[in-house]
Amino acid sequence: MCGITALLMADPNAMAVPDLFEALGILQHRGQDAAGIVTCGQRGRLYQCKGNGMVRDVFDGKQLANLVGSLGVGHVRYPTAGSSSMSEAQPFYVNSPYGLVFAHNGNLINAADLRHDLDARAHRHINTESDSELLLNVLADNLQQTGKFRINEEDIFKAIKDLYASCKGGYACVAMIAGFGIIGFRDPNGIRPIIYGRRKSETAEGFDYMFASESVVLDALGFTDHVDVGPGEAVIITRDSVTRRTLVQDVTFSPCLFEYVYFARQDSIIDGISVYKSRLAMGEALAEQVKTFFNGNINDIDVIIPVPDTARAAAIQTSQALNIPYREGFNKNRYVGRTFIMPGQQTRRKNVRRKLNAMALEFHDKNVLLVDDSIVRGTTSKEIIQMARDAGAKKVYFASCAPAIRYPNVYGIDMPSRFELVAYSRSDEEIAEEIGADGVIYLGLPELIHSVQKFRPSIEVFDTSVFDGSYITGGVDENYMRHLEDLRNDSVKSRNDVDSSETLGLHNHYYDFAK
Ligand SMILES: O=P(O)(O)OC[C@H]1O[C@H](OP(=O)(O)OP(=O)(O)O)[C@H](O)[C@@H]1O
Ligand SMILES: NC(=O)CC[C@H](N)C(=O)O
Ligand SMILES: [Mg+2]
Repeated sequence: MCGITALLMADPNAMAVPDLFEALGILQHRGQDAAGIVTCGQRGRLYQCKGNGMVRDVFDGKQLANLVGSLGVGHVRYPTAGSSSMSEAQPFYVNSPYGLVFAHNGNLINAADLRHDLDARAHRHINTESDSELLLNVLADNLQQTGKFRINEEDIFKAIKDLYASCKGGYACVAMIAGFGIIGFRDPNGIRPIIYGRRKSETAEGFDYMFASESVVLDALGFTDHVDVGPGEAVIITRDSVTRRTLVQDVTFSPCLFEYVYFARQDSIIDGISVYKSRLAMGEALAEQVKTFFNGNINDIDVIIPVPDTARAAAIQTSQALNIPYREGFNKNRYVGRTFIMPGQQTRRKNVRRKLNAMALEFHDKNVLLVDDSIVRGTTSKEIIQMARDAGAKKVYFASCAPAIRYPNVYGIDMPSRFELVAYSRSDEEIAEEIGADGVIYLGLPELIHSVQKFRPSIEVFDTSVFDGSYITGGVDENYMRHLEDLRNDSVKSRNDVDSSETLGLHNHYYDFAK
């Protein structure tokens, strides 16, 4: 689940990079593996800095100062295709046509076909295993078809419409055309989020415009008048105009439910729904599920303890609804990032221990109900249940604000293999046994959907594929799942990640100063 952003400032002499850098820091929770910024300066010259690591590690003051220009694109990466290699850090660039820069959140399900077509028909060279590089080249090829010396908005809309017809999967994208402007677009089902806003320029007439994965970025940087890019919609922003167009009709809007459960920051509003409010609602609904589990006899629970960080809002609400005390039993080391989006099971497991520490004071001799937003591989739950027991808990129940996850994600969350999911082919009782809990309680899917949808009933469908195996784009059958499992299971990924050789691309400021 990567983070994307793009900025165009009204003043051609302004520097876009401070805000882009800030934006990436705010989007860090969406990707910790790599970060990058490309800016566009005078005469359409592009400047790049990207590399592996957290935002604070990839850029320093000198590198930022070199990224000149009043428009640019930024990305934080959590890989779901290819490897974690530096060569797949984004944004990507192709020089032809027009000088295109591109950043993508999501994942394609027909990458193999696109790769073949780009090679055999379009004769475009693809240099990595990244699906984002494919998307960029499809866009480039479509723009090339115009055969024009200079393009206009109509040409770009046509190119993106054609891209919609050929690219299947989840994708929210930002692009920049050198010397022209910035573009944001969202897949026809609107699975991945993207929003934009404007801010009065401090140094020129008119407005600065910014796209971002989440509204919290726009809030923090003073952009107002937020507009979610719609499903199948493209928005083109130049110094002269903002042009929007919905390019695909009659498809089902189906935003990802897991954004609300885990991915997005709680202070974001996605597609008009406050993530925070939806998490409170999940916690309240979970309380009902807990009552059912205990047949109304909840006296067995002494205390409710959240699994930091994401589950906190929900757990507070569960505690209030059940009238059982809420306590912070796990202390979190704020310098360790999100463990779920770290690569490799060993790393994830080790980091749960590094990150969370159980305080005996809250566990000793108590029956505890731990509340988390989700149980995916069971890495977190297994470790912390053991920690709770080591800290003296008598009984440990584990409740999840999301239903059991039994199917892979193919739209931009790195859970490609069913066999890595703790709930795969296990009953609730077997899951409890596997993670070492005295009982496991899941929120039901209808209740989860309701907790989000009630804030915007006009959204009729959500992408719930990880819970029910229903894939809105089609094209995800048993064969595809097997193919994905072979391609991206944990052991294959750890072999691929050994290679982190340099990318062939723009002059990269990362190397100038990092070596
Ligand atoms: O079952 P698992 O495979 O462990 O995945 C689920 C856990 O991972 C996430 O936490 P993470 O530590 O990544 O982030 P957070 O601090 O935002 O909760 C999520 O909030 C769950 O706690
Ligand atoms: N999580 C994402 O959005 C990943 C984007 C893209 N598929 C990549 O692997 O770089
Ligand atoms: Mg968590």
